Amino acid sequence: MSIKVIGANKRYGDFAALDDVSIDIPDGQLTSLLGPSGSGKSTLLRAIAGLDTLDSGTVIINDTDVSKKSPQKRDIGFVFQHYAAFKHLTVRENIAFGLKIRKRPKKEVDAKVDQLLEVVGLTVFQKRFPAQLSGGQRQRMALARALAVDPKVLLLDEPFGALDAKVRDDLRRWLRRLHDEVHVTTVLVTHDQQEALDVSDRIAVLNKGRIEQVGTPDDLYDRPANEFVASFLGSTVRLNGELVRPHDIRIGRTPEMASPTTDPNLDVGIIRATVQRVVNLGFETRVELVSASTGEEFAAQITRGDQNALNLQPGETVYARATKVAALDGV
Ligand SMILES: Nc1ncnc2c1ncn2[C@@H]1O[C@H](COP(=O)(O)OP(=O)(O)OP(=O)(O)O)[C@@H](O)[C@H]1O
Repeated sequence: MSIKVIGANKRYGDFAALDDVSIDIPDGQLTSLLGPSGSGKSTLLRAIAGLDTLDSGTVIINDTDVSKKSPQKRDIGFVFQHYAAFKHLTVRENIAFGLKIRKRPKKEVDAKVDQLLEVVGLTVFQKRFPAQLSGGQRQRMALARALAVDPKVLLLDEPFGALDAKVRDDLRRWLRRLHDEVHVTTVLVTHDQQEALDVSDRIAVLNKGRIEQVGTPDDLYDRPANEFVASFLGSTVRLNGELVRPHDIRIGRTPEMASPTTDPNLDVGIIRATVQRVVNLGFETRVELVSASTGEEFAAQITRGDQNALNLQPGETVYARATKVAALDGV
């Protein structure tokens, strides 16, 4: 089911949490709302859910104007960062809850819950109580419970936000696989660009209550509409005034080594620089540099293999050149 938000405004006093936001969320896709803290992501999600009322604007789910409908009438599943499970009910009973209050026949409930336990990988834990689960397992239970009533759309507000990095990583891959199986239109709020790039079909980048750009992860990363999007979707540095990603900087001991195969249209030029620091990041190495002519500091990211070959040391003079500029549409 598609979701359409048209001209959404929400103010808290003088502050515009949503400033004339319009967005189309296509059927069956996983769309992320990505932005820094306070950019309005949760406000937009809660407006879609009907948990907050808008000052003005329209929310359409599956061609029906739901702006005046209560959350219960919008056919949505919602999962928050801190999921409030029923402590006295088992995992199985928690997942079955929505179906039971809808008075579905026992046979149907059992079959559906069995299927969902399987999908979220909690079959062996079905008799446990929420307190006996890990944080990641609890969030998977929350997703199963939200999915049990066959919602038209699934709204997720930082569902993995409270978990540690490794578990988050596993769960977002799991969410992507789940989405590929279930295909329910999903909107995920996150402030983590890696998470958004990893799981989304489309990403909407929010900033100060406005949408900066909507597109596929590749669109946003390779063709950011402006500097905010470029910087939010990955680190960028300024090189002779151009916005460049650190791994798009080539370093050599001579000017020729720094620029054998660059785009002739690229006007960033070769920069003579001094190595300040070399930091091993695992697969990659960050080389912190300072431009000899302008004194500007910038960092380049090269592979470990390149560093092994170059063996750059602090204090050395090198030459750097951007192989690609973080191109900005319409700039
Ligand atoms: N009930 C409220 N009263 C006053 N201000 C509010 C209220 N709810 C939200 N805001 C403000 O609206 C802005 C947007 O909040 P929102 O929760 O949508 O941001 P967010 O992008 O989801 O941020 P975060 O990632 O920190 O949750 C924030 O500056 C917040 O302080």
